Amino acid sequence: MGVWDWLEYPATPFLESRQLPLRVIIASAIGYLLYHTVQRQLKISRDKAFGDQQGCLPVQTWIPYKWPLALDILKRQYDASSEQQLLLFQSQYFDKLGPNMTFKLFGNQGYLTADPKNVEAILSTNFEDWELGSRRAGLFPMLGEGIFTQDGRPWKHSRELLRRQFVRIHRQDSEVFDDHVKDLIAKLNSESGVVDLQPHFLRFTLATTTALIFGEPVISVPGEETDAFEKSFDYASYISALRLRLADFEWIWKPAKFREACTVIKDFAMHFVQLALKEMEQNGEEAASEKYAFIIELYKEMQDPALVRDQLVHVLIAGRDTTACLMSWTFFLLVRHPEVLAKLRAEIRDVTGGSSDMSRAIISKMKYLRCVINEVQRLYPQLPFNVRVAAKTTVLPSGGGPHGKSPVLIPKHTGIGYSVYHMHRQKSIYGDDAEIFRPERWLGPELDSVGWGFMPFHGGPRICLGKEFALTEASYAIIRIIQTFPGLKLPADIPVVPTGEEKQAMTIVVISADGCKVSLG
Ligand code: HEM
Repeated sequence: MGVWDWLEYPATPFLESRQLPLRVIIASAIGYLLYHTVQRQLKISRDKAFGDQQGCLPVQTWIPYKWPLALDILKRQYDASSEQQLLLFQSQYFDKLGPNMTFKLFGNQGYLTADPKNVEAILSTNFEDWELGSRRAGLFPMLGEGIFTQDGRPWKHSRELLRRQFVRIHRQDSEVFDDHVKDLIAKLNSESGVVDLQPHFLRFTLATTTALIFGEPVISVPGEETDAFEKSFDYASYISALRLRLADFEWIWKPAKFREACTVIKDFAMHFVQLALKEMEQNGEEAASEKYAFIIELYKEMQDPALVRDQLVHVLIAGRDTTACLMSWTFFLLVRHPEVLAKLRAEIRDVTGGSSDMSRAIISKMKYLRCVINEVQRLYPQLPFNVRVAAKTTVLPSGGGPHGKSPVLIPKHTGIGYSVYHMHRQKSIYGDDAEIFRPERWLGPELDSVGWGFMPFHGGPRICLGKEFALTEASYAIIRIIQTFPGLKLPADIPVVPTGEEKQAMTIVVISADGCKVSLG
């Protein structure tokens, strides 16, 4: 009997044949497999021809592994994460293998890069070739539809809507932060002994960001609902960060408590959307916009309260922890480098003459402050690691071949993790003292051509929309804290370890796991 004979039309009448359905199923399955194998081979050949044309060579630096399916890589990452030293652990790969490396996990090839040329291609030059991948599914339960979970046309629409809001906000000066900074200083003044600044900064940025989007700072409306919102927001952000790390396996981790927290957040944000819409209905658009401009402007375009609510939560997650984290690392480093703190204090005194009046113009005169903030963002970029997935077959300009300098072919659907944290600590960009906190490196021409080697707010079409807002907010608070507490210093019994070796908590941002403990003097 020939191989295909069993597929012949049965001699028995159709309805009497019991084997026919099974034969049809097997034949269809084989046909399907054959079709896809051929398609796959054709795609591989097309990709190869495209790669050859571009001079692509494979990446030769492989992350070493011992266990089948490279599961030990996951285990080691998990252990480092439990020890709160994930980024330090990853540093050994970058130190040994250079800025580009590859690995195979569950049979899929992925890449890691800290190479400015490649990150520029992903975020800017070849922006259209890349998308967010599993980020959308990971963040969707908490954030819903909005700028952080969208690609393509929906993202462009959200970006344009929010961009207009930030242009409007930028016209206002630093007075939008006056009350919040006063509150922060009053709270710190009421503390004594060793103070952990980190929770204070998180409450401060919660106030500033909610004032921006909801029309009032949520912490000015104390009560059970506000407490529940704050706790739910922290918890849901934490679980969302874990889900992001699970990538395509995000569905494994969606506990009931997380789903409840997401509902609390949505209900809370919706409360403000409804307040704004009610105000508009009763008193007109102009009156409502005095307090609820952010909501009204979004509603005018979107005409859907649930979509407006989701965009608000997106901006909240973007703006709250990131800026608190920047402020926290700033004081973490300043108290460990009293000479830098003294120099900054002198600049603040010279520019302000001791006055607490603040404006963007005053802040912009403080060149050394800007160097300090750059240096903090270099050593602890608040979003240290990110991922993109190839939306079509594309090329990375660097990392292939024996010298790691040739272009690399990246087939459609391949995931790339890019580490801003490790890029910012590269000796080839920042010199032998790359691990050292030295704000002066930003003063002269030393880093004039750093380009994509420094990107705390990323770059290209998806560059952070809140950059100016965050820098003004953080600068204002930093200046006022330094002015108010002349005896600010590191408490005597706190150990000092080299930068990067301290314990770090990784949520969506990287934050000091032991907080930012200082003595206010
Ligand atoms: C130090 C503080 C901040 C840092 C380091 C930071 C950093 C970033 C980075 C790296 C991205 C790009 C993410 C990606 O493409 O995957 C981003 C996007 C974004 N940021 Fe920020 N951010 C900060 C503060 C803020 C603040 C205060 C706001 C708003 C109040 C904000 C609003 C946004 C928005 C809306 C996006 C999405 C842009 C888009 O996808 O088109 N950020 N931010």
